[in-house]
Amino acid sequence: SKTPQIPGPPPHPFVGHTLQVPTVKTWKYFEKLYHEYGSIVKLTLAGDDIIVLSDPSDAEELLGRRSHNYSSRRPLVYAGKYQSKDQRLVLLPYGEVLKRQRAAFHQMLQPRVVGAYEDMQDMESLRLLLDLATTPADWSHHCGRFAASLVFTLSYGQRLNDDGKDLAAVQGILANFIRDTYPGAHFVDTFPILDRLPDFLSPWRAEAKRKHNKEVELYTRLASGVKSRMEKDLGMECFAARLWDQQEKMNLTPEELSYIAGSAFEAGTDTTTGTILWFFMAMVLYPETMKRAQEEIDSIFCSDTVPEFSRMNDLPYCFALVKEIFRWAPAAPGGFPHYSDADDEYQGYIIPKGTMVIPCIWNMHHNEAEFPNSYTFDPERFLTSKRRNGNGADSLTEGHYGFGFGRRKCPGQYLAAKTIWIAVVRILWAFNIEPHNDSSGNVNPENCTSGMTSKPNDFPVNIVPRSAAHVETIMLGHEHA
Ligand code: HEM
Repeated sequence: SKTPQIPGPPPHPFVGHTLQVPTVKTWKYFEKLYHEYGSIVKLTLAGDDIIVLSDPSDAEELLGRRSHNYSSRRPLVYAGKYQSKDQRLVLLPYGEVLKRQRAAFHQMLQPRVVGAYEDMQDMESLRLLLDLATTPADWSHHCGRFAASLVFTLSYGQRLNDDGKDLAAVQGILANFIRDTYPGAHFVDTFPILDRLPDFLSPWRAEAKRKHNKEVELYTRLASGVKSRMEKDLGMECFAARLWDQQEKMNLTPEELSYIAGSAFEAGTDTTTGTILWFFMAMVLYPETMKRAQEEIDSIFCSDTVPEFSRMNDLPYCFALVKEIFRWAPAAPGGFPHYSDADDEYQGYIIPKGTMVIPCIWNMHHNEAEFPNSYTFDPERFLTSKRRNGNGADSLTEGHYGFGFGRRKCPGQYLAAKTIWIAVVRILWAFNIEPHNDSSGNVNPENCTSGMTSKPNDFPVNIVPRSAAHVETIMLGHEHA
């Protein structure tokens, strides 16, 4: 009998779905497909077979239980082979190098050790409060700086310089990287055979290598800086320091080591920033929710005590609110594509080797059966016993799918969840986030950037201190930090 075909829109005979799939906000197109064709949909895009999964149980089966086969990434000639010299974790195919790098990440970022970063989170979030109190109009810049500085400190054990040079340099790399990995960004990734052409016919190759050299220069400078500081400060604690300690055991070249530390920065900055910006939008749109969270915070912390991690479990509504941010506005809504290494069969469908499998987080978070009124921001949904998933910091990452699946699941998830928690609770403790006269048209979840990650486009808000006493506590806290 004939093998059933995976449902999907009819392809064009020559170009498949290439012309149908929008390159902006692709997740909204996936949402349409989900309603039309169901939770497993197939597309052919620029020669690639793509399967979009919208039901978490399919993603858990394929990317989780069958992770030995679905943990690779589609090879990218430009961004993978030349720009990253196959050393960049996010793009690595499944294999020894990936396992080594994931192990390094795991050592640094597993739940048992993320407690060690609470001091950094404490200090950086205080600085965020100070910045918001001092120049509230620049709020989105402050949120970006907070996220960047935190991951930077984690990686290199020192805060970002105030001159903004390192920040600008890494943000430049990040912007390139996001552009260069986007499907269709480089012709050679649609037609890898072009890689056989000699250099004089392939100016893109020299360009990618130039980018690589620039990245290596920055990342090795930062990582070597840590090495020299370690000689003076034996107890120095940061990602790069741990990697230097383990360099021989883990068999890492200095260049690879530098890339690993750099990867944390690349993967952690934009996603964390986006999540915080979405939080601001949610607060403007749902003032009642904000008030309820503030009442809860006020019942534990008065104006002279800055909220602390130690009381996380005493703030169940805030806990649910953080989970709801991850659900309502996932920072990577389209989901990161995984890639299969062998032919497989699932529910009677053939999934050939070399298929891109995309867990569409957006669709999973808008499944009305699991999340009724899914477009409404409502922390209440995480307060029912079924969805609560415990209340330790690690369970902030449960009950939603914002951190991906299987062996490629976000290794920074525990750190990220605590970062968002402390930022959210402290901001709500100190400020009211109110609509701005000019903001009405802009405060709309549809008004966002598009790419692997998504953030709201800039919109004005009023950030108003809740009392002079709160501001004084922030100032005092900052002086002592
Ligand atoms: C709110 C913040 C964050 C969100 C929403 C987020 C989400 C994600 C998602 C959806 C993936 C793809 C998972 C998959 O392929 O199935 C991912 C991968 C990754 N994340 Fe995060 N992330 C966040 C913060 C961080 C932080 C702070 C770090 C590091 C300190 C980090 C490091 C990484 C790395 C290295 C990968 C690639 C893993 C791999 O390819 O094996 N992330 N993240």
